[in-house]
Amino acid sequence: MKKKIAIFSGSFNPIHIGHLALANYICESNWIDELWFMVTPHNPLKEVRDLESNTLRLDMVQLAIQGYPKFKASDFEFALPQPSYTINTLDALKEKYPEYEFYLLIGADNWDLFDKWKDADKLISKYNLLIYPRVGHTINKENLPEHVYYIDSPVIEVSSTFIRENIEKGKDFRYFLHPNVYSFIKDKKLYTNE
Ligand SMILES: Nc1ncnc2c1ncn2[C@@H]1O[C@H](COP(=O)(O)OP(=O)(O)OP(=O)(O)O)[C@@H](O)[C@H]1O
Ligand SMILES: O=C(O)c1ccc[n+]([C@@H]2O[C@H](COP(=O)([O-])O)[C@@H](O)[C@H]2O)c1
Repeated sequence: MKKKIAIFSGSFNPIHIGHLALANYICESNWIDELWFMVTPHNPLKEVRDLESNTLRLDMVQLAIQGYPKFKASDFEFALPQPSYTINTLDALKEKYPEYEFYLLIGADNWDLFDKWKDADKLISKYNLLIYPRVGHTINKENLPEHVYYIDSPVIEVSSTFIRENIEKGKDFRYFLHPNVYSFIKDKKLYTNE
């Protein structure tokens, strides 16, 4: 049996407890063996304004995942063309790691927009998708296409934008972040105007 890897891609600017708790839940379900946080240089549907460098965002993911062997941090998209289309990433991963089976992990928010993704049909036909709930987005669980599965995970509705905005205002938002990530942000004075 091939090892099953969930790909969780995002800007992670910064990675927060919402991402981590969800990823932890997925790893402790019976769906997959490992989860790779895929740090995206340039999300095709987002502006790169306010985005910390690829390396800093990867550093924060690495700091957050220390000590939990089912998590990996990946810089795989850094070397791929930009913007970072997920179909290109999965095709390149499949070619490089034929011994693994990849599951793309996306939230119900992204599932609602999925027809706007590049080669959405191809993504569904070639890869497995795991969809998890997000507040304000209902999933029609009975009518999901083949290879698309729903995981009823708990939802911690915070966002990187909300955390960045509050750090910029001088708020102490340590409990929204892994302690290592919080210390890193403080040391490097990230997301402030200083
Ligand atoms: N609280 C959360 N719980 C679970 N998944 C989340 C949460 N917040 C974001 N995600 C998902 O994690 C992936 C990576 O997210 P991303 O780095 O864009 O975080 P974000 O918090 O949405 O960031 P931003 O506020 O900067 O847009 C995306 O697929 C996104 O839908
Ligand atoms: O491939 C696409 O067309 C595509 C469109 C939108 C988003 N994505 C990827 O999905 C990931 C999460 O996106 P988001 O907008 O929820 O942060 C991010 O890594 C993006 O590169 C990919």
